[in-house]
Amino acid sequence: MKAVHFGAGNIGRGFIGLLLHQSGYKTCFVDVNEEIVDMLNDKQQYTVKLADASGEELLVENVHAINSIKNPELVVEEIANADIVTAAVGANILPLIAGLIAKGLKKRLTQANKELTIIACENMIGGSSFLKEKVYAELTDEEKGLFDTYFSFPNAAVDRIVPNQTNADKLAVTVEPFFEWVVDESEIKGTTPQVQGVTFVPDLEPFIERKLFTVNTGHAVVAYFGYLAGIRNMHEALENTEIRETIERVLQETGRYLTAAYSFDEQAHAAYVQKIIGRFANPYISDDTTRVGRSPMRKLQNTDRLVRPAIQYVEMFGDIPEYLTKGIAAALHYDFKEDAEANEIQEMIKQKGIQFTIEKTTNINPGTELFDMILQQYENLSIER
Ligand SMILES: NC(=O)C1=CN([C@@H]2O[C@H](COP(=O)(O)OP(=O)(O)OC[C@H]3O[C@@H](n4cnc5c(N)ncnc54)[C@H](O)[C@@H]3O)[C@@H](O)[C@H]2O)C=CC1
Ligand SMILES: O=P(O)(O)OC[C@H]1O[C@](O)(CO)[C@@H](O)[C@@H]1O
Repeated sequence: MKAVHFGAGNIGRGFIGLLLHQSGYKTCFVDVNEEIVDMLNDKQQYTVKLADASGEELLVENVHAINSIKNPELVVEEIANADIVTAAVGANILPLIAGLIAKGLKKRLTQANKELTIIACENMIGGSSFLKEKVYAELTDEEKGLFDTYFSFPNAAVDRIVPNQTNADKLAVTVEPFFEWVVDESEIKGTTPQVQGVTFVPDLEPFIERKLFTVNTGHAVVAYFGYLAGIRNMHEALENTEIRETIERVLQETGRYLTAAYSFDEQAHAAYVQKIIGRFANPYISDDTTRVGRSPMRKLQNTDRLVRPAIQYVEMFGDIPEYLTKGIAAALHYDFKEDAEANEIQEMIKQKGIQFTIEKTTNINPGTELFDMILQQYENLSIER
C-alpha cells in the first residue's frame, strides 16, 4: 500500500508516518524543506524515540520524499497512485498544497482505481473540509461532481505532543508515548483505509472539541502565562503555582461546557483533564513555551482553542468565563519577537489600539459582555506586567 503524506515535520514523521509504516504503507513524504527531503531519500528510514523511561526506538522504513517546489509533477503522479493521502503542514499551509492535490486527483480520475481518502491532520476544527474547499476551488462543476463520487475528505482529531527536536540525527523524532488519531468515518466513500491506531467514529464533533478545548486550550494558556512570566520551558511554567491554578480553572470552564454539550461523565472528564496535565509535565519531554504558543493570530480565531470555547460557554450558560478570557488576554500580550503573528498583533495594538485588535483577531463584537471582559482582563494584565 502507498501513502502520500504532506509535511515531513514533527507530526508527519513522529506520528502519522510512524502509524502508516506500522500499518504496512510505503510512505512518500512531500515537503519544501530540501534538507529533510534529501535526508529521507538518502536514508529511506528514520527513528522515532518514545519520550518515557523505556526510551524505546521504533524504526520507520520504506519512506522516500519529494520536494514539491522542485518536482511537483512527481507529487501528482504519487497522488494518482496512492491508497491514502494525509497532511500535517499547519492550518495556514493547507491552501498552499490544495493545488497539487487537485492536480493529483484529476490525474487519478483517468485511472481505474479512483476512490481515495484525504485526511488533514492539523490542530483545527474541520481541517479536511477546509482542505477540500481549497481543492474544489481549482475544479470545474463537472470535476466537482466526479470528485464527490470518488474522493473523501473526512475530518480528524490528532493528539500527540511532539516538541521541537534537538536530536543529533536530524531525521530522528522524539515523541510522547500517548497518541490519539480519530477520523470521521461517516464522510468516507468506499472502503475505509486501514491504519492501525486510528479510531473511526460516526461523529467527530465531541472528539475534536474535547481534544482542542482541553489539550490545546490548556497547553496554550500555560504557554502564554509562562512566557509572560519570563519562562521559556513548559515544565517550569507548570511548576508555577499561579499558572497551574489558572490552567486548572480554564479547564474547569471548558470542562463545564464540554460535559454539558456532549453529556460526558463529569468524573471521567476530570480524569481526562488530569491525564492531559500529566502529559504536559512529562519529564522526558523538553518543550518551549514559544513553540506551544506559536502563531497567536491563528490561535485567537473564533474557531480555535481560546475564543471558540469562550463563545460556546457564553451561549450555553449566559455568563462569562473568567479564566478563558484571561487566557485570551494573555495571548494578546504575547510579544515573542521571532513569531511573525505575535509581531503582527503587537503592531496592530500599537497602531490601532487594543479594542480594534480584539475585534480584528477574535471577531467578537464590541459592546458584548465577552468583549468587555477580554478588554478588562487585557488591561489587568497590562498593570501586572
Ligand atoms: N507538534 C505537535 O505536537 C502537534 C502538531 N499538530 C499539528 O500538526 C501540524 C504540523 O505541526 P508540526 O509537525 O509540529 O510542524 P512542523 O513545522 O514540524 O512540520 C510542518 C512541516 O510542513 C512542511 N511544509 C511547509 N510548507 C509546506 C508545503 N507547502 N508543502 C509541503 N510541506 C510543507 C514544513 O517544511 C515542515 O516539515 C500543525 O497543524 C500542528 O498544529 C497536531 C498535534 C500535535
Ligand atoms: O500546533 P499548534 O496548533 O501551533 O499548537 C501547539 C499545540 O499542538 C500540540 O503540539 C499538540 O497537540 C501541543 O503541543 C500544543 O497544544
